[in-house]
Amino acid sequence: MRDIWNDLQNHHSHIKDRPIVDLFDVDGTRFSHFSTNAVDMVLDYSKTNMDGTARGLLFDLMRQTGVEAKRDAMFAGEKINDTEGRAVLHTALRNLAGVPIVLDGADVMPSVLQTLEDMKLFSSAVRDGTLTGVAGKPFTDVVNIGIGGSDLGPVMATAAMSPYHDGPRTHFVSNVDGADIHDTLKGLNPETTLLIIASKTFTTIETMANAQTATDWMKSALSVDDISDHLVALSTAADKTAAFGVKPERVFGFEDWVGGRYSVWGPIGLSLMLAIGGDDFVQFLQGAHEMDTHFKTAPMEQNMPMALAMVGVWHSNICGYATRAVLPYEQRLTRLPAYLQQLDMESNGKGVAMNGVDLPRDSGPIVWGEPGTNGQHAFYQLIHQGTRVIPCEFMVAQSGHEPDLAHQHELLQANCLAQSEALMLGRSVNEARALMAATDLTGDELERQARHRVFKGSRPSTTLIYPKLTPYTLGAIIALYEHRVFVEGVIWGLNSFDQWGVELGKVLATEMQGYVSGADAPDGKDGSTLGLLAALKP
Ligand SMILES: O=P(O)(O)OC[C@H]1O[C@H](O)[C@H](O)[C@@H](O)[C@@H]1O
Repeated sequence: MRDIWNDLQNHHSHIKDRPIVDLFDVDGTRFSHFSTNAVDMVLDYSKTNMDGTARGLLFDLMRQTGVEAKRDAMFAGEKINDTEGRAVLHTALRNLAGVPIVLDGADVMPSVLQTLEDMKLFSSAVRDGTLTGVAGKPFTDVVNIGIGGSDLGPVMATAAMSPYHDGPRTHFVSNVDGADIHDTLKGLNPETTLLIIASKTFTTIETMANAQTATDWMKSALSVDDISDHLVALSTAADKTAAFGVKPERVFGFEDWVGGRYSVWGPIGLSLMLAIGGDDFVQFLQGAHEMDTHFKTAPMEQNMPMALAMVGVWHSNICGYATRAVLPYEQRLTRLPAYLQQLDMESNGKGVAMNGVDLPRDSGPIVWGEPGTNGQHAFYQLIHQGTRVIPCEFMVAQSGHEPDLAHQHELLQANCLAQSEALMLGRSVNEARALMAATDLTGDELERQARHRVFKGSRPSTTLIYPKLTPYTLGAIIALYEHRVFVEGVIWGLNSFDQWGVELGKVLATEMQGYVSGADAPDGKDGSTLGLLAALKP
């Protein structure tokens, strides 16, 4: 079989020293060739050193690794998560037209759409005050208790959608650190608080501990034993939710073919729906569905998730950049980097191929970031002048939600574009010398000072421009990243849909709890852990 990886490396060795900006001289229409449109958005990847040959090889790589066939298998409900024997059908949750998706001989869509209707009815009744707590008062506050995929999706999306909030206030508790639940409940009135226990498995220790604390608080504050009017569960485990005291009609279920980090589109998104209402939530699903349709039907050359994946693989494996920064110029996307960390790093942070053999090359990169412009005043120094190259993924809206502050939105946009331009252009030593020449400095001191003001440039970035951060656009952005992660996983030949790497720590934590509580650790425990156990004793 042709070794396309090798071809890519060879090609890269020839072009790696060519400044990115020179590519625009060679091809005056580079922007139109190295950008793509989908769902009213534009993704520009012309500010990378990928050229036509590199991209052609990356297309070949996607063909050779079967990206399109795998994509079709995912949408069709094949059990592509083969270490857990599961289908991967989060896309069914936004298949609003109900086009049948058959899994094990049955169409999954009727139950998906019924659950969506149940969620809408329930959230309307909470929002309009028809449903009340034990004291007969409407709910003013909702606390979502969950962690990982049962927290990050709703917390990210709820923050992103604040202009659309017209329901109860939403709060999120995730950390097992008692400070989290304590500080959240402290300001709440139990009579008007709804507790949502969000856990796919309903066994996650953090969530169960926080749920117990919250229900104890409510029972004691309301002086009742039955607080089921204040409880909702979002889970695949109906037996466990019943044992916890949640009424069956207050359980919004989903199936094991929705991975935790892909679950915001279904019941796990209930807190978002309570905040913004059923119609806006449906818009969120609709935007994602449009991106699904684009991903399924657009040719490779115009396919936005595939373009983003190609850039990712090029930077990670061929250029050797170990991390990528996600930099939304949108304050309301403040939790997007954390959300993408789980989506990307839990999906593609794997070392073994589907067939159980060690991967021959690096897989998922380290993902991190922070909204602009805040990051500019913190870590951009390293991105501009540090010794490591960090590909940046900028994003910014055409317009904001505050028409009277349009001038600030323009400042935001200007900063976003200025950063990617500065990263690409840099500042040469001659330009730096010219800057210094305008001061009183001369000779060696001028030279020394000039050196500190040099930007090597040719630092790569992509920029995503979207119309406005509406529910529809947010859905499209998240689906774009989901599919990007999927394509990269296929190229690397790994299973993006399991997460065995989180298990060992969980097992050891259960055992460690006994030692922290005072039981003697067995002989043979490592010296560091023994030392730390001793140090924990006040
Ligand atoms: O929803 P839950 O079953 O409580 O799981 C919550 C989270 O914990 C697990 O450890 C996984 O790493 C995540 O993928 C998951 O989203």
